[in-house]
Amino acid sequence: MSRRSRCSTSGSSRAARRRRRSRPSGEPARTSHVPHGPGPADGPQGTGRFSPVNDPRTLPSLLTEVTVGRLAELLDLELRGDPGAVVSSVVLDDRRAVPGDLFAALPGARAHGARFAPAAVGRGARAVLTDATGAAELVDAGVPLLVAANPRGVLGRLAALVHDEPATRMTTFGVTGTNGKTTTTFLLERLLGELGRRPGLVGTVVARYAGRDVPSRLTTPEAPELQGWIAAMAEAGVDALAMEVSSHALALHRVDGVVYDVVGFTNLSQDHLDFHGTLEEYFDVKASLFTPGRARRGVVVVDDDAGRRLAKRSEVPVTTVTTRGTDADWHVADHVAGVGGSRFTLVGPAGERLDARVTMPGDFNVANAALAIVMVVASGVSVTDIAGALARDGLDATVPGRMEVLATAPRVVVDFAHNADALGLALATLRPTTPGRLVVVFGATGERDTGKRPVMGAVAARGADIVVVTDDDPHGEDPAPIRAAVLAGAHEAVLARVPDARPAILEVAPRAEAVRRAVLEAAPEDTVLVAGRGHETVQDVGGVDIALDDRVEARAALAARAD
Ligand SMILES: CC(=O)N[C@H]1[C@@H](OP(=O)(O)OP(=O)(O)OC[C@H]2O[C@@H](n3ccc(=O)[nH]c3=O)[C@H](O)[C@@H]2O)O[C@H](CO)[C@@H](O)[C@@H]1O[C@H](C)C(=O)N[C@@H](C)C(=O)N[C@H](CCC(=O)O)C(=O)O
Ligand SMILES: Nc1ncnc2c1ncn2[C@@H]1O[C@H](COP(=O)(O)OP(=O)(O)OP(=O)(O)O)[C@@H](O)[C@H]1O
Repeated sequence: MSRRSRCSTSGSSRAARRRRRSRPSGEPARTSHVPHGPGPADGPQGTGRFSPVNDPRTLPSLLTEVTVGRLAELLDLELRGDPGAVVSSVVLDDRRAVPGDLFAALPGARAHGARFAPAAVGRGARAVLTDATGAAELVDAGVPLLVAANPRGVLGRLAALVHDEPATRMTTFGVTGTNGKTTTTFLLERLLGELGRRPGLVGTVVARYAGRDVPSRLTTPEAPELQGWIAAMAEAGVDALAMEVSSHALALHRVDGVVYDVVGFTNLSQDHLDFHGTLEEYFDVKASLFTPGRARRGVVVVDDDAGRRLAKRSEVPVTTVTTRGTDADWHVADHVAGVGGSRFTLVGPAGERLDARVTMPGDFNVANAALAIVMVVASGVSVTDIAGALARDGLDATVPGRMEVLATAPRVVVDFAHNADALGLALATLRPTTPGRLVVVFGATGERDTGKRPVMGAVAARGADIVVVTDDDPHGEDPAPIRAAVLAGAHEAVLARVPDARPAILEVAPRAEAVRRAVLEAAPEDTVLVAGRGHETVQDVGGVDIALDDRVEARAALAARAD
């Protein structure tokens, strides 16, 4: 069956337009079609765990094929072997390889992927992309080799070519920043849906489109998985993609195969310095999204210094937004905050006024909502249409584990704040509506940015009445020293404060016990904020996945209170 006959709107002018856009000059040659494709390699690429929902073979066939000779020509790669070998999908992990794949054997932090190439070939991979080191190991691989000095650097473009550049068939929105990416993409998805578009979503919590909903492993998937998702979305008629673009993704070339129609920036604060080294390098990586190779235009929240700097240095046209004052193209006016969210008016450069309501509490969610709205404006949708969508509750979205209120007396809130900035803002949001004590339960992640641990402790001590320090994902680290670093920051902050404003600081582990005690011991007028893990359902302790969902633990404790 041909690609044409499988298009949902086969024969329509819209489908024809999509096909035309998807075939730029220099596109890969197609040969005959077979009913195989990666589908979105959704789920845990790299873990080897399959289930009916994430096995690529259960998802729509993508029906694209290309010869390795054509890929070598388009990407200027050295080819060793038969140029006529045909591939129809790309895979990074041998355990997920299926017949027709091109296996990308990348040098990694822990291993060289070439080690796994024979297994991938055994599973049906028809070609391998690798570097010179990998090629030296794979002289007898039995399949053609595409050799690049930096195979990761060509993987995004290669995966896009294999899938027929699916991102060109929809309007693409990419959101970056330290905090607020997930929330902003959920709001974009909601608003686009209300505008009559068929949106797809890719991010930390979930990848979903057209009724499919698959939990994510990474914020931004690796390029083969991402392109598989986008191709499956295009096939299903998705016409607008809202996705998160992490700094890891930019540094590791995961999104190289996409030029976004509109990119958005939320904010920047300390996180991921284990990977980026310094805040400046972290900023530089985020800023690289605002260049012509990656985006056509940008929208930047200029509430923080990083946003103001980015707006100046962006290499693509930028629209600015602020929730603080009026010094931006769009600003937030008449902001009224309540327990159930906020109402506000967005005022545009020509005096346009958009009345909006966001149901998630917190001033930061007004910033996220404003960013989402202006990104849609920047994509070319008329202000009148957006006003209509907003009037129909266009931003009535909830995000799992983001300021999720589980109970009201005591109020128990689960939030994903896992860096100092987000933790401070979450506490500040809850304080004015807490008649009793504000209790926070949180920890810091192992094997990640160690510098943020004492800072998080200090922020908690300044913002809460009771600080319960526990574990997050220790990964391979001993959790006790992680807690000690957080506690040290908390105690240091207390020492710097007036004595009568001293919070109680406790250390409770494991995490389930910390959540249980905090909820059981809270008075009805107290608020318990369980921060850091949001929607997550497994905790990585020494490489072992332990079932742990803050919402489940908190609900169990609430039920125990009721008994
Ligand atoms: C730091 C980082 O991002 N590392 C990524 C990197 O891993 P690596 O270099 O260590 O790979 P490796 O384990 O040495 O393996 C080398 C190669 O062999 C392959 N392999 C490996 C084992 C095997 O059995 N078979 C096999 O084929 C691997 O797929 C890989 O291509 O390449 C792997 C795939 O090639 C990624 O899965 C991996 O992401 C890991 C899982 C990760 O946790 N990344 C996090 C930090 C991340 O990307 N986070 C961001 C930001 C989130 C946020 O903002 O909070 C995100 O976008 O999610
Ligand atoms: N605009 C914002 N500014 C500051 N903090 C925010 C903002 N939006 C959300 N937060 C806080 O950050 C937490 C994470 O929000 P969200 O998941 O939307 O961000 P993210 O950028 O996707 O995070 P991650 O990259 O870790 O997945 C929320 O639970 C909330 O506490």
